[in-house]
Amino acid sequence: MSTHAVPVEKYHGTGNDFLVVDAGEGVGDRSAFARAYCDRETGVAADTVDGPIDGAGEHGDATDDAADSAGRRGADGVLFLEIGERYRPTRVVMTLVQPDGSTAAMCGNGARVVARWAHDRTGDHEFMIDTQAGTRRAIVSPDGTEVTIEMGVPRFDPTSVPVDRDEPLVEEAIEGLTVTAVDTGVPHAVSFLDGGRDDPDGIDAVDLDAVAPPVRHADVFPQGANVNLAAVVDAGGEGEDGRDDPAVIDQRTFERGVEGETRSCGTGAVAIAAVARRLGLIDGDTAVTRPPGGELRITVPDDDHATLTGPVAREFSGRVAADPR
Ligand SMILES: N[C@H](CCC[C@H](N)C(=O)O)C(=O)O
Repeated sequence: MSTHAVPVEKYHGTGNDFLVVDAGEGVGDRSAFARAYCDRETGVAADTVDGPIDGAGEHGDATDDAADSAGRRGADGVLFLEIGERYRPTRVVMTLVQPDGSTAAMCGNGARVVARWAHDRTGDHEFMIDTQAGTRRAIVSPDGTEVTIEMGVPRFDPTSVPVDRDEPLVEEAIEGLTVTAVDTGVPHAVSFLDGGRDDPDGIDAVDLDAVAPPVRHADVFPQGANVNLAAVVDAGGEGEDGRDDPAVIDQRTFERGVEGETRSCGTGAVAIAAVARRLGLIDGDTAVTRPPGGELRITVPDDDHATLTGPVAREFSGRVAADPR
C-alpha cells in the first residue's frame, strides 16, 4: 500500500470536469482513486487538497473559468496522462477512469482537457492524443482557452457501436425512448424529442435519471450505452451570406460510468450531430449543441472525421493521497 501524495489538477470543459494525474505518479489502484476522489459528496475540492503544486499556480487560479461547475466537489472522471515530448507534435496517452472505477475508451471533453493540460505544460498548440479508440489530433486556440478535437468518423454499423443487431439500430423503440445508436469512440443512444430547453414540455421536462438507465442497460447494448436526449432548435443550413449557419440542438446526456447526467458530453454532442444528419433533421454538416454546461461546436462531414470544439478552463491544483483509504 502506497501513502505518498500525488499532484492533481482539476479542469473542466463546458462543465464536464476531470482530475488530471500524471501517469508516472504511481497511483496503484486507479479505480479506487477515481471512486474516492470523483465522489460528488466526499470527493476532491479546491479546499480539500494540499497545494498548490509546484509551478502550477495557486488554489482557485482559474480566473478564466466561466461555468458554474467551478468549485463543485468531485469530478466526472480521472484522466491519467503520459506526455511524450520527444514526438512532434507532442503525444499524450490518455486513460479515463470513471467515477464507478471503469475505464472509458474515449471522451471528447476529456480529450479537450488533455490538450489544454498539455498546452499549459509545453506552450504547444497541436497534440496527438492516444486513446483506446484511436489517435486523435487536437488543436488549442491561440489564446489557449478553446480546443478542437478530430473525433474520427461516427459509425452506425452494429459491430462498431456495438449493438446486438444485424443492421444499424435507427429510430427504434428501446425501453420507452425512440433511439438511434452510434459509435463516436464510445457507444451512444440518441433520442430526439420535440421541444428544446425553452419548451416547458421539452427535454428539460424529462426525468432523465429515471428514463435513461433502462436504455443504458438494454440487452441490445452488450457494452451499455450513454443515453442522449436532443431537440433541434434550429435546423441551420444556408444563411443569408451563402455560407452554412450551424444547426442549434439542445442536449442532455446520461453517462455510462458516471451513472448519472453530466453537464456536458463531447462524444455525445458528436453522436447527436451525426444522428441529426443521418435522420435529415439538420440541413448542413455543422451544429452547435447546448448541453447544460455550455456550448459545443461540431462538424460531421459525410465520410470524413467529425470535429468537436469548445472552451476548457482550469480550476485548481493540489496534492492528494495516492491511496485514498
Ligand atoms: N464525457 C465524455 C464521455 C465519456 C464516455 C463514458 N461515459 C463511457 O462511454 O463510458 C465525453 O465528453 O465524451
